[in-house]
Amino acid sequence: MKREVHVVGAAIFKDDLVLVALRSATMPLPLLWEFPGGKVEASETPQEALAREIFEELECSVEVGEFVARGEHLVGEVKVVLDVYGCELQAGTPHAKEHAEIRWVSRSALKELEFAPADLPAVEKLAQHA
Ligand SMILES: Nc1nc2c([nH]c(=O)n2[C@H]2C[C@H](O)[C@@H](COP(=O)(O)OP(=O)(O)OP(=O)(O)O)O2)c(=O)[nH]1
Repeated sequence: MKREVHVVGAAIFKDDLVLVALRSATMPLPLLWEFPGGKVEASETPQEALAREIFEELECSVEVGEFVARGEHLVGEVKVVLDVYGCELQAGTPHAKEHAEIRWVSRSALKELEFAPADLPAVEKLAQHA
């Protein structure tokens, strides 16, 4: 059976903008845009994992809010199941520690970026409310 990993991503909102991140050239799925986040560890809720990953990757704190959408994609032999949640910044300013770039974009501009395939349901959902 294929291995499955549960990944969480953050759509961080500021006014009418959403924060998106470009995966670096050395990460799997290089140079594709994504919602920053990472894998849920066995002892964590999705919300705990997301707050931890955002602190590790962007050096800021977020409050995790509503579920946005689920997307799935096979990355090599691993099935990635990605759940995206809306988030609000609580403290600090996001800085790209691991990503090639981070960018605040309007919801309507999301579709102009090339996202990782598992992110597309969340992109569609967010763009509908542009
Ligand atoms: N974080 C994140 N990962 C995504 C997204 N879309 C997508 O297909 N992925 C894939 C890429 C990876 O195969 C997997 C999670 O990767 P990751 O490298 O961000 O997770 P992590 O920080 O927990 O990884 P690790 O360094 O502990 O191995 O999910 C997304 O929007 N955000």
